[in-house]
Amino acid sequence: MNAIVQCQALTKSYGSKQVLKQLSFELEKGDVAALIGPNGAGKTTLFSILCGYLKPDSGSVSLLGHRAGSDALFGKVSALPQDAQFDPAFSIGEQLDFFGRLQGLSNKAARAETLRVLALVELSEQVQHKAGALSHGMRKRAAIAQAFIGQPELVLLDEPTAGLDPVNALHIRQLISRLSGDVSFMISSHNIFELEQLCNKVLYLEHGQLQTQASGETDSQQQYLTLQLEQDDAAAVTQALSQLPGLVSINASQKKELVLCYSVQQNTDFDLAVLQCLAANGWRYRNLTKGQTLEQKLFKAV
Ligand SMILES: Nc1ncnc2c1ncn2[C@@H]1O[C@H](COP(=O)(O)OP(=O)(O)OP(=O)(O)O)[C@@H](O)[C@H]1O
Repeated sequence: MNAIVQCQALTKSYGSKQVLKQLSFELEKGDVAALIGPNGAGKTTLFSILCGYLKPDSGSVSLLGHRAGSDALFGKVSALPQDAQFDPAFSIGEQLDFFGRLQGLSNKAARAETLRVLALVELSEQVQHKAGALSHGMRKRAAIAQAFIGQPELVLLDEPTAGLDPVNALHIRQLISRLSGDVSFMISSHNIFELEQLCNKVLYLEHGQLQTQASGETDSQQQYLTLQLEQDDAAAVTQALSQLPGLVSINASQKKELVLCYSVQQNTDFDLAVLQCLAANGWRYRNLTKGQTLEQKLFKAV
């Protein structure tokens, strides 16, 4: 086991309000983990604890084998806070140089590092610009660049693409995906589509508790099919498909969409049997795909 983050029975309250309740989870080296949950669920609080900005009331948290906030993590763990800001008085380049020097780099090495990370987020030409001269999206990308200074082993990104247009959001996703072999990530976002594409692990936080720790891996004996129907005949289709050998469960995830779970052991040709059943009854379908979406996993309880 190569744990990069270990949280054990973490609790945190603000006054009488308990925000994190006995949170336990682990992330392994190479994980790209999604932290997801409704507004006020406690995501930023958890990020702040992992970064060492806040102390938990009880429980333990270790990153790369060290206590959160410990000096040993300096340069190894970096974070993009939700409300990252730049000083309007200095250029982006000067501020990134400063972060490089804080990590012990010489002036020259810090400048080289600034240019490297700005190139990663396609902001090389803005090195001399002050924050006020950058668009919101550019400022966000510059803040993401800051999180990549040095050689962090774990990067915590709170809402990395919030406020970015689709093209810039795509660039950031591609960047994370490109770096994810060497760097582990924990990403908080409300964009489920984005997380589904990027992440191999999901931490779903609700009312300060971890509801599920879903991962890309599923029970290898059980598979999912998502069936989108042409017409609203889900009730009749459900009844007919319920008779198929190997079916474990069938749920309507939307009006014309069914998610079927089946046992591969019991019926290796289950998808074929579904198609035959639809054809025999004259039911038309728009799409039949293997697997289920993250949204279905988290919110439709199939
Ligand atoms: N400094 C604070 N003092 C008092 N209460 C706080 C403080 N920070 C956060 N809270 C409360 O703790 C709860 C969790 O807040 P947190 O910001 O961690 O949630 P979140 O999941 O990040 O929300 P969002 O998705 O809206 O960013 C909320 O009810 C919030 O009002």
